Amino acid sequence: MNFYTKDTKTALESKDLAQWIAFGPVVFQVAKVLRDTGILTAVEESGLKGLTQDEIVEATTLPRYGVRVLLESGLGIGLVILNDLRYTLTKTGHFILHDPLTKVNMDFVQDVCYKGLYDLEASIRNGKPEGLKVFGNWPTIYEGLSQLPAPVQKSWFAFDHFFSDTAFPAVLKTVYKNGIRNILDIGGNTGKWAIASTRHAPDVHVTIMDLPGQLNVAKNRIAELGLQDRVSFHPANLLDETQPFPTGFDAIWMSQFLDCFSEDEIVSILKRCHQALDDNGYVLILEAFWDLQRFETAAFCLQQTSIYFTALANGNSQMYHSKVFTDCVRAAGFEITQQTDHIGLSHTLLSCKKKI
Ligand SMILES: C[S@@+](CC[C@H](N)C(=O)[O-])C[C@H]1O[C@@H](n2cnc3c(N)ncnc32)[C@H](O)[C@@H]1O
Repeated sequence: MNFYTKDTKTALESKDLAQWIAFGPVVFQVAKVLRDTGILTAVEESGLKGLTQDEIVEATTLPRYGVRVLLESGLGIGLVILNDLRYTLTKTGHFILHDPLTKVNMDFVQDVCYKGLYDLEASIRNGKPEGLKVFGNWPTIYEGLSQLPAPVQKSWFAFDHFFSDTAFPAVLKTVYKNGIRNILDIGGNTGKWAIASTRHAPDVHVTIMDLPGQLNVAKNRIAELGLQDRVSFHPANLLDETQPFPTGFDAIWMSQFLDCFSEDEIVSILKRCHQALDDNGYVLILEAFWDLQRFETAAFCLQQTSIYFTALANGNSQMYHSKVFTDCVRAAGFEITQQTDHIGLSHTLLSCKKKI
């Protein structure tokens, strides 16, 4: 990756970008309202013929003033174009409407992050997720995850699952090829990895370790699917070093989990994994690292996601640079025996064994 070594923009382009940043929240809200009020859909459905402003007012039953300011803003943003007084949709408008990545990112930023981001500077100064108070008084968002308002939860899970859903099928074979049958899934969330694992091989047993509130969600899902014999549960707060760590596993699996912690916390969790495993045990880590992306836009998405961790999630974690992260893995007494990049949309699989 060599995205960030040169300032390639002209002065004019740079000043242009500076205005996009200055009006960033306005651009975001307009695009979202154009999407959610059906204006973009109405324009899209008119095809190449396009719609006049009056026809859009009629199609959406929105006030004329509102439609006018949104459309004029949408012209500047590049979501629509105007010819002979008729609006048609641009390619960017199409992606705002239909691109699944754009949709999960936009909904996550609006529903989970938007209000709390106002407290970003305080979060940075205090090392605490000061924006989280818009939802409740938990030390981290994870304690409150199962109590968040339904639309917020929906966008949070859609965002989380979007990335792991594309990665899980790609790694199942690799994970279970070395005779791993009894696996501990730390941060197992709604049980998606456990369910995929039981479907992958009939003799795999998964124990999900997560916060008690989150485990209840997973338990219900596993019961609905009749998988109680294949999946066990171990409630624990991994931030509490005194809570007992279960033992007897062939491997410990952590997907999109360690990014929820600071470097010191990652080392502490991995040291406890080290103690819990015997010498042949594996630690398997699925993470997205911003420096290992093929596309600059993917790196951009991960870098901006870090700010959710700062202002909303816990105030001290992020989507890591791979060097920072792998230093933590080594500091905990592991060596990385295999690293596979470009899994699914953005992930890397690290296979780790105890350093002898
Ligand atoms: C981003 S989700 C990862 C979900 C899943 N592994 C995946 O790949 O989609 C992080 C998970 O870690 C759990 N978690 C966060 N902090 C925790 C803690 N202190 N102790 C135990 N689990 C925690 C959350 O409840 C959540 O289920």
